[in-house]
Amino acid sequence: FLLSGQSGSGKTEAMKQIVHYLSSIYQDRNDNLRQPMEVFPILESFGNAKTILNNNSSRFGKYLHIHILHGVVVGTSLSNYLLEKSRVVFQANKERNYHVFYELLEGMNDWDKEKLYLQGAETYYYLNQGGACTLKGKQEKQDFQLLLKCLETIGLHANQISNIWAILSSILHLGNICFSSYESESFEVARIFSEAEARRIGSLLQISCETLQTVITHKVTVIMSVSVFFFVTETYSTVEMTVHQLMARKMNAIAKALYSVLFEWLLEQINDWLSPAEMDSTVGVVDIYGFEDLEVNSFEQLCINFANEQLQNFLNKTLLSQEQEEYNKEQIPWYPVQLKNFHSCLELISSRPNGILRILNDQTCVPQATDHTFLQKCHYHHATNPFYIKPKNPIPVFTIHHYAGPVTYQVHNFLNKNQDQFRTEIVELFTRSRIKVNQLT
Ligand SMILES: Nc1ncnc2c1ncn2[C@@H]1O[C@H](COP(=O)(O)OP(=O)(O)OP(=O)(O)O)[C@@H](O)[C@H]1O
Repeated sequence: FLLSGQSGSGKTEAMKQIVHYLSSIYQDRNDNLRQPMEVFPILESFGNAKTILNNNSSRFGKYLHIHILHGVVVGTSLSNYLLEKSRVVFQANKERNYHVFYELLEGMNDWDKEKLYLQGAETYYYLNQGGACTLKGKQEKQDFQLLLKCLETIGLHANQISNIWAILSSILHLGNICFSSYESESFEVARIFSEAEARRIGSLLQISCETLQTVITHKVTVIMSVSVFFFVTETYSTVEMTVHQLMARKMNAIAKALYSVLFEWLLEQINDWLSPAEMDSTVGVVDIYGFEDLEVNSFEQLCINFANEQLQNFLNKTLLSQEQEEYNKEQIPWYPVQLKNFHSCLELISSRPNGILRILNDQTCVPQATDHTFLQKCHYHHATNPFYIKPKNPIPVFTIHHYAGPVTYQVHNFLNKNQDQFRTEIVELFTRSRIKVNQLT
């Protein structure tokens, strides 16, 4: 099954119905069948968020495998694609971060919250950028209790669950770290202003607070196999970046990496619990986040719409082109359906060497490149492409004619979002943590 459609059109709800139907008709024959419905609340808490188009929008792609043995459903497993990591650190107006943060803050008792140094959602930069901390009709407390129950159902121990909350809490504290700067040898040098936050993160993640501060405020260069720490100064910044912006970028990179590693780990636990030992065939259900055309479209929307374009192309090929070929071969009377050439739009976005995403990757590696130079290159290579529109005025946007209609993308922050850098010194810092983020033991 391939579920396709605009964001909010009902794909995830349809997927649940398909899974519910297939699992329930075999329930009588297999008492031990572990139901995927029991893990959906975990996926929704950690992978769904309020967007402009949908209060419960999936921000990752799911490929659910329903496994069958001798004609009977014996279990399921999940593959995950494209978690929208940027949402952990940035939300557009009227949008929210992942549900789990708000559920945790509303649902956890005061005593446990105090141990995690937690306060109300409005106090966290990573939660209130969209100005929509409360979501009408959402029962955060009940949803938190349900989430807890589901985490226990898949076999997580109390200390593993506590570590999950510690990681989520440390992400929130990371977003609230403030910086100051001072001048040293005519360079502007960064320093962490809110040391209390850094100490809390150190204690929650069981890492040294001093090392954390050094890693954030320094750049490491390896010289003759030795790591040398330099202060982050403006000389290291790419064009248009201040020391403060560079610091924020480092914090964001850590927060995004922590969340995505946690998400991957949770999926592994879910799969360990759901997957059967034996199977002979599989039914696949693909549910990715739907096509988006928002007031402001950015890098995330380009990735989402590209994925949808690929799926639509696959659908057209298998459902229409191949069927038509077969009808022709068998000489069955048939009124040919004219298909739009989706392939050219895909080429515009991803072909080598000058597809838009290829240009973006190249530019991301060039130290002096900016969003502006990226846009100029796109205009240069594609201005005459019928699927691409260069704006008449010199504004930082380009438009793509997708299968579902034209979408205009603002290039602000494209390079930054694409970079998603995770430096080795940060990896090393977390390998020294007593909480193994990828094992949560
Ligand atoms: N069959 C249905 N019955 C009742 N409500 C539905 C049904 N399908 C969709 N809805 C309503 O529409 C909302 C959006 O549906 P859903 O989350 O499935 O959309 P989606 O296509 O998966 O969106 P996205 O691409 O943003 O993840 C649901 O939260 C629900 O309120």
